[in-house]
Amino acid sequence: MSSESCPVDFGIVTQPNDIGSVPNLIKELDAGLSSLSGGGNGARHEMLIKARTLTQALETPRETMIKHCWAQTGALAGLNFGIETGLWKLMAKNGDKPQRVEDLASKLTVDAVLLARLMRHLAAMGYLKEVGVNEYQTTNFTKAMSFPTVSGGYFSMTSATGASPLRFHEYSRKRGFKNPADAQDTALMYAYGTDLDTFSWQRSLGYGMHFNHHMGGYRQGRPPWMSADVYPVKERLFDGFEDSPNDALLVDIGGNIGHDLAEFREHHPSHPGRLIVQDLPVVIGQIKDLDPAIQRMEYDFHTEQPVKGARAYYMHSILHDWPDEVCQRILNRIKEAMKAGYSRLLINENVIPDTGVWWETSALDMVMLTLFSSRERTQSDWHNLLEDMVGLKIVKIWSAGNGVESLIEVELAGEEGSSG
Ligand SMILES: C[S@@+](CC[C@H](N)C(=O)[O-])C[C@H]1O[C@@H](n2cnc3c(N)ncnc32)[C@H](O)[C@@H]1O
Repeated sequence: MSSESCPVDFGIVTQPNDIGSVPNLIKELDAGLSSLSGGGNGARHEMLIKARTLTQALETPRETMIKHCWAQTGALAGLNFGIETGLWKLMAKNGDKPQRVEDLASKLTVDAVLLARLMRHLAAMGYLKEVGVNEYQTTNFTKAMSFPTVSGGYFSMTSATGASPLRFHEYSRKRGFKNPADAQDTALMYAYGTDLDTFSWQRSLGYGMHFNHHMGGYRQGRPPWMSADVYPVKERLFDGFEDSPNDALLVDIGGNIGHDLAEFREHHPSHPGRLIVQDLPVVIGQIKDLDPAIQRMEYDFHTEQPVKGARAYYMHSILHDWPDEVCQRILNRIKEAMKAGYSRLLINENVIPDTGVWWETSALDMVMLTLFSSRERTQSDWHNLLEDMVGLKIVKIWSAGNGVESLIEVELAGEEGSSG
């Protein structure tokens, strides 16, 4: 490229991004060490961001580019191969001792040359420890890959849908670089030449169950909304609960294989009323180990809600999958079933802050953008959708901290009822 067409000196490509900031960052990391033991996730996250800034300061633009274009995709090939062949389970079972590629390959009946190449790159990327020639030890990360709740996202999200973000620029160019909002015309549909939505597409490739596991796994270790320091469940749901023939306490709409209600029962084992998980028949049919006290119900949320007058209807990561017009239709079905002055709607979703968004939240917004033509919403987006478009009322947004889904408590508006 000629110097006229490029506004900066090419020399920056091979120089560290910000070498001058390195000494201070190291000092700050050192000073932060003392807060790590008692500071919880907040202190650890601060350290993580500083460590990332340090890595970026030391890295040259050329190295960052190679990392994105070669290294990370190559690591995904190796990680997926390990899931497919059972490598991570086998290594976890073998324990912390050094493990020879040849022995692993023979146990898994895979080509040892192939396995050696993949493991060598994973070690070069820090996911395995190299302890000798073709000999490796696991890390906590690769051990964790033996759990389906950790590995499930690799096939269902990355393999099944990865072309959507990677070809988003083409899709967007062909649509005039406008913010997409049509659930029938997504970047996933463009990238794969399909008219299936994301969930149907994942299932068509055989990754439906992997996605269910991913849904159960991604939230692990984050404060759930039903814990006392986020939402006062007793005061807001149990007090005033009406024992009636239809004594539904909580209806989880699009509740997948029931993990949220199972977690609710763990937190509140002596709750009153029924817990009901609703999802499409194909997903309800995949439920295996759910507490029998949780009722399973096949239901399409575009149709009339069969459970009327429940104490609470609940949706977790549902509305972010859909553009406003589709959400409006889903919400209207719930509104029709709510009992004035009694029923609440609880929406467990991100509320994007004006500044300082946590990277996991903006990452999920990219998933919504490139797989669904939908989005994570800001506070004003939520007011617009729930109040202006559907005529409900937001009672309160209960925050679980930056980067974690909030609980948006909603009731019927105005004269239709106030469930205070
Ligand atoms: C992003 S997942 C969220 C699952 C669950 N609420 C959670 O947070 O783990 C979206 C869920 O919506 C379900 N879903 C999609 N379309 C649906 C429909 N028309 N009726 C009911 N559920 C649907 C999917 O099967 C999937 O389980």
